[in-house]
Amino acid sequence: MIHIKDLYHTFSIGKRGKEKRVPVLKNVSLDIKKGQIVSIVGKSGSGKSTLLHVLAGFMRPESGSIIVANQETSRLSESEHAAFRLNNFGFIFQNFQLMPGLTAFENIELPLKLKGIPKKERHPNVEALVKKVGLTQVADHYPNELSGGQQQRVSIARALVTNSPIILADEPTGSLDSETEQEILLLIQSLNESLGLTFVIITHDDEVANIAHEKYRLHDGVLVNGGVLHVV
Ligand SMILES: Nc1ncnc2c1ncn2[C@@H]1O[C@H](COP(=O)(O)OP(=O)(O)OP(=O)(O)O)[C@@H](O)[C@H]1O
Repeated sequence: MIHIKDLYHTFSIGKRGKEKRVPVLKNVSLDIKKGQIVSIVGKSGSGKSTLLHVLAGFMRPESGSIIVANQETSRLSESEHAAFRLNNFGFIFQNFQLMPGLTAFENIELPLKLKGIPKKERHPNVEALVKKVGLTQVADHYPNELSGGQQQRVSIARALVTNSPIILADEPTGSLDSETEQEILLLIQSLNESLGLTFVIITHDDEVANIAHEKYRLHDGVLVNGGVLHVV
C-alpha cells in the first residue's frame, strides 16, 4: 500500500550565509502493507515528524520516492497532493486540533462539508461513527466540555469520516493519562481490525509503538526494523 524508497532529506541550519545542511532522513526505505498498524518510534529530533510530513505530502523530500496506492506522490503538484491527501489520508494529532466553536458532531462532520457532501448523506455517516467511537452521550458537547480521551475520539472519528484508507497518527496518546491512553490504543486496534484501516503511528513511547504489527525505530534519520539496519 505504501512503498517508501531511499528517502533523503536535509534541513538548512544556522545564520544566512553560514548555513549548514544537516541530514534528517538518511535513505529511509519502508514498505507498509494494507491493513497493518506500523509504528515508528524514536527520540525527540530523530526525524519522525519529518518522515510523516513527507509521507503526507506537506513537504517534498530532497530525493527518493513514495508510492501510495500505486501513485508516485513525491512528484504531485501541491494542489494534486492536497486532493490526494483528502482521499487517502486521515490525520490524528497529539493535541486533537478540534474546532473550538463546533460540537463533537460538527467537528466530525466538517471534512464531509468541505468535500461538498449533502447534509442528508453526511448525517447518517457521522451518527454511525459517533456510535462506533463511543461518543453518543456527548455528541452535542463542545471540545472544552469533553475530556482528553473524548476529544481524541472525536479526532479519530473525524479522521475516519471520509473513508480514507490510511490514518497517520502523530503521538496520538501524547496528551493523555495512561488509563485513557490504553482506551485509545484499544480503539485504534479495534478500528484496524473491523475496518481494515492502515495506521502509521509515530511516537517516542515504546508502549504505544508495541501495539503495531511492524515496529520501526528511527535513530538520527536512519530507520531500523527488528534490529536489522535498513539503511547505512
Ligand atoms: N524546518 C526545519 N528547519 C531546520 N531544521 C529542522 C526543521 N524541522 C526539523 N528540523 C530538525 O530536524 C530534526 C528532526 O526533526 P523532527 O521534528 O522530524 O524530529 P522528531 O523525531 O519528530 O522530534 P519530536 O519527537 O521532538 O517531535 C531535528 O534536529 C530538528 O531540529
